[in-house]
Amino acid sequence: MKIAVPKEIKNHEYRVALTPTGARELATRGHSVTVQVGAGEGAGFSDADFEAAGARLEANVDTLWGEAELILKVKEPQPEEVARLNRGQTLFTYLHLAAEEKLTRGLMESGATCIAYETVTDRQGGLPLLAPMSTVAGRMAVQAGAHSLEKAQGGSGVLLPGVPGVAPGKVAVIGGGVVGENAARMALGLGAEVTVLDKSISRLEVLDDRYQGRMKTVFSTADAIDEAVRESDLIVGAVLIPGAAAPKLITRAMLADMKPGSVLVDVAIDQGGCFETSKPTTHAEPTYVVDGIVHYCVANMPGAVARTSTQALTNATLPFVIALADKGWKRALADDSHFLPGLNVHDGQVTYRAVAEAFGLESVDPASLVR
Ligand SMILES: NC(=O)C1=CN([C@@H]2O[C@H](COP(=O)(O)OP(=O)(O)OC[C@H]3O[C@@H](n4cnc5c(N)ncnc54)[C@H](O)[C@@H]3O)[C@@H](O)[C@H]2O)C=CC1
Ligand SMILES: CC(=O)C(=O)O
Ligand SMILES: [Mg+2]
Repeated sequence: MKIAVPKEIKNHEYRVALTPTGARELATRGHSVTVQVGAGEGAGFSDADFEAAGARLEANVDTLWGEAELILKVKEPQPEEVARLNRGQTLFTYLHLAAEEKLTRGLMESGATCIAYETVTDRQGGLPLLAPMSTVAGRMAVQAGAHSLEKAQGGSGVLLPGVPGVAPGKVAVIGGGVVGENAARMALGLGAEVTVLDKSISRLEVLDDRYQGRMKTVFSTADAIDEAVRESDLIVGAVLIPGAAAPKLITRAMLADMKPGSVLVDVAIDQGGCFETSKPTTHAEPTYVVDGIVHYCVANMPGAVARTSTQALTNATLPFVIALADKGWKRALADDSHFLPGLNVHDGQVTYRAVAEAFGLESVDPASLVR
């Protein structure tokens, strides 16, 4: 199969969808891998590394996209990339469509087959292609939050670990999944006082057992969120309802109950965000202040640590990429009931129910397309 790996064009996105190691695995199976010149640079992979792995380099973006049967990306296609997509091509990348109606309609119009990393599932009920980036983003959330608490960023001037004689800061993490656990773990490591809220008791049990009471676990209710809002120096938003827009758990009115200069880090921003006042920001300008509360809402956090993230992403996606390349999208999805929910859009139709519901569109059962 003809596989193309474009250079990412989102603001400060330095990841690339495939490492040279991944390119070699595909090339040795007889696939043609074409990588855009310079695509790996931001992640520390040179053009020569890709060539040595058996990939071909292409400088012309029109040629790269035009000749591809399978396009591998990291971030959701930007408008100029949507315009390049055509019927008969398969796109495999993060899509986060429930937060992006224009993108959804653009992909429908392209006629292409669009498979999202973030809705592929596994036998344990997890999201194996979201998890590696959630691990990165969760770990970064506390770094970003601690920095945002500094006065120069508009923060309250609280040092999360405290110092001898001064109490540590309080961190609340809403959603105790992959992002949430990793954020909580980093906050614990810094010496902060940590509370995790989740709606899933079994998830809270896992955290309670794993951290032996070193973080508080609280069932997520409106009362519990009110308390977190009043008490916390830093709140990390880490909820997910797979494929759907994130629920708004903290309203603008609630900001008045927060301590001035406290920080909201909304990691769930790629699904629309879980705070009413969240709007996507970029690494170039990651924060803004609303009613005295600092907001950090970067939708591609792992892009900033592209070396680590690119390797972790390829490790997770490679088996699925190999299946797509070896079998074509239809048989690859038909053969794997956990890969099938990755299909979000095909030939003008939305095939993921939560995305269709978000925009009042009809959804088509993906199983009916691969029989
Ligand atoms: N901004 C960025 O750069 C990145 C963002 N993300 C996003 O972070 C979000 C979280 O991802 P994961 O941790 O992998 O998901 P996950 O599925 O592992 O965890 C989500 C957790 O939220 C909980 N939850 C759902 N509704 C809740 C509520 N009302 N209150 C409390 N908890 C609730 C679920 O029970 C689950 O434990 C997703 O939107 C994901 O796309 C992930 C990676 C990078
Ligand atoms: C998951 C996601 O949106 C990211 O890694 O950028
Ligand atoms: Mg996005």
